[in-house]
Amino acid sequence: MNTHAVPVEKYHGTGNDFLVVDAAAEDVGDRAAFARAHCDRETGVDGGDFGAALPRDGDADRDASGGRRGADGVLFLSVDERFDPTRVVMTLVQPDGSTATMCGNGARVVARWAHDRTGDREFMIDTQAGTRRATVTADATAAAIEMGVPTFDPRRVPVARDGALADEPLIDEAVEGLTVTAVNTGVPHAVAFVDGGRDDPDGIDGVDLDAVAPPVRHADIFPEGANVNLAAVVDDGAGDGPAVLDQRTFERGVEGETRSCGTGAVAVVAVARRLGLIDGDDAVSRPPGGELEITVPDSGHATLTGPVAHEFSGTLPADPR
Ligand SMILES: N[C@H](CCC[C@H](N)C(=O)O)C(=O)O
Repeated sequence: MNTHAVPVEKYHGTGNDFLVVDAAAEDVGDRAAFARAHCDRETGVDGGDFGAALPRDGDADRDASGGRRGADGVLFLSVDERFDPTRVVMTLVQPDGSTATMCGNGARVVARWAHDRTGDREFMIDTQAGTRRATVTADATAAAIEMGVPTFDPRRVPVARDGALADEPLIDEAVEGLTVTAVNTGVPHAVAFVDGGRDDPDGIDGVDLDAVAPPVRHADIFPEGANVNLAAVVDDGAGDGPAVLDQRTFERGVEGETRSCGTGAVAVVAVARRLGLIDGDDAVSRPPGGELEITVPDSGHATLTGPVAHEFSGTLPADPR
């Protein structure tokens, strides 16, 4: 049995929280088992064990400031400073043991982790969805990442349907009780717009996401599954300033709602643009864990910008059994 202790760092981006392991220095063996055990929200890693200042119940910023037991995934990272900009190879193993091809908030955390090690502020991050450029602000409290070009191409989301519809994107159609649009922003997303933002009791927070999302997440039309987003237009961006959208995401791999999802934020804005619900390339998305700035231009790659924070450093057993 592998009993050695693995150094870990915990970070979060708008409440989407990750353990980080230096994969060049550490071999945890069974990555899926490591992620399943330490990410568990009831029995997983507790920052209090490592002296982290945990927010108390009732703190206004409890969710945004992290401090929860467990995590939304483990980032296994290898940094290579021989390249300019410095390269980081990123693999995200999720709480169910699966590997995600891309993660927007995770990639922002990667940039901050690599900055904390190297002092650099610009990186190339190798993900399974492609290589993405990332930057960290001078005070290191925020990070931005290129997110590739969102695609509605049914073969690339992927969306599976037969005959005449096989080449048609899935736009604003009923799937298992929600009206969704399917887009890939590094991973597959289904986006459903609802009336009323977070300040409306009958709006987005009035929906039982844990009940309505799983049938869509597992629908046959999504052969690889999908992350399921609810969104509400709070400001359509027609006046001064960017559009503002409230967002909630049920994530594949977490199999539950997260405090924030970066690929989901880009998906929400890409779909809002496609459906003509907002004006302009720039938008602000407001998941429960904070605020993200998103750009989805008519052509070229999207960008995602927002806060990142370090929670604690510790060690965890490589083999949690
Ligand atoms: N939270 C991540 C998304 C992880 C994607 C994953 N849940 C999947 O598609 O399996 C983000 O910020 O983009």
